[in-house]
Amino acid sequence: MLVGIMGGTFDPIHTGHLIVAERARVAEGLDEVWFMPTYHSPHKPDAPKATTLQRWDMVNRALEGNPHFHATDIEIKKGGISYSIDTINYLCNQHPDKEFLYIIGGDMVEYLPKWHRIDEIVRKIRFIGLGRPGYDLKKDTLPLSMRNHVKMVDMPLVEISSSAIREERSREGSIRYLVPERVYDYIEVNRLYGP
Ligand SMILES: Nc1ncnc2c1ncn2[C@@H]1O[C@H](COP(=O)(O)OP(=O)(O)OP(=O)(O)O)[C@@H](O)[C@H]1O
Ligand SMILES: O=C(O)c1ccc[n+]([C@@H]2O[C@H](COP(=O)([O-])O)[C@@H](O)[C@H]2O)c1
Repeated sequence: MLVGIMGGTFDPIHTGHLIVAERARVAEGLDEVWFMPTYHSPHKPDAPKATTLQRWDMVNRALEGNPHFHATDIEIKKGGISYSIDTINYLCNQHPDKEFLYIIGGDMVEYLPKWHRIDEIVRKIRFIGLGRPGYDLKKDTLPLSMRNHVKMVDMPLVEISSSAIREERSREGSIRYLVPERVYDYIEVNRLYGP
């Protein structure tokens, strides 16, 4: 069984995450995609704005009704800094019957050489990369050390980010349709990311 891992801070999860995961699923014939919120992402100095439980709730709401998409709380339960090498070791040990592919956007493809113990990671897992505005990486523009480890999937770029959503909310702008309807309602009811 082929499983895509869509790791992220998801503060909040947005439509861009879902489009990227769906494109990767179809392009690589993945049986499932597991959305995995970090507890604390290694490269982000600040803690997320929403609580861990709120990010987890929003992810579950966003995935409702899609039989291919699932949420996993591995990194949330572990706590601390969510180094991917620890998670990948755990996943491979727990599920020897499955092959995992890590789905990442262009910003993370560019940052990949800096991941903790990346040499070890690329011996264990392959990556699926998707372009992102500002980071539309083609095979020959990938960091040299990563070229054989990242399969780039072509798709129209999606101009949505969690930080832009948080900023829009802080200006009392509308984020409707940038996040799934159920996530939008959750953000409204819980007054997240407000001024
Ligand atoms: N619009 C997008 N296009 C392609 N990849 C994306 C997009 N948005 C997020 N990703 C990817 O999804 C994963 C999780 O991203 P994350 O949860 O940090 O969201 P983000 O929008 O990048 O957040 P922030 O703006 O706060 O940095 C990363 O691999 C990131 O590259
Ligand atoms: O392990 C690392 O060093 C590492 C560094 C940066 C990002 N990651 C992972 O990449 C995924 C996307 O990260 P982020 O910060 O964009 O949400 C998430 O699963 C992180 O744990 C992992």
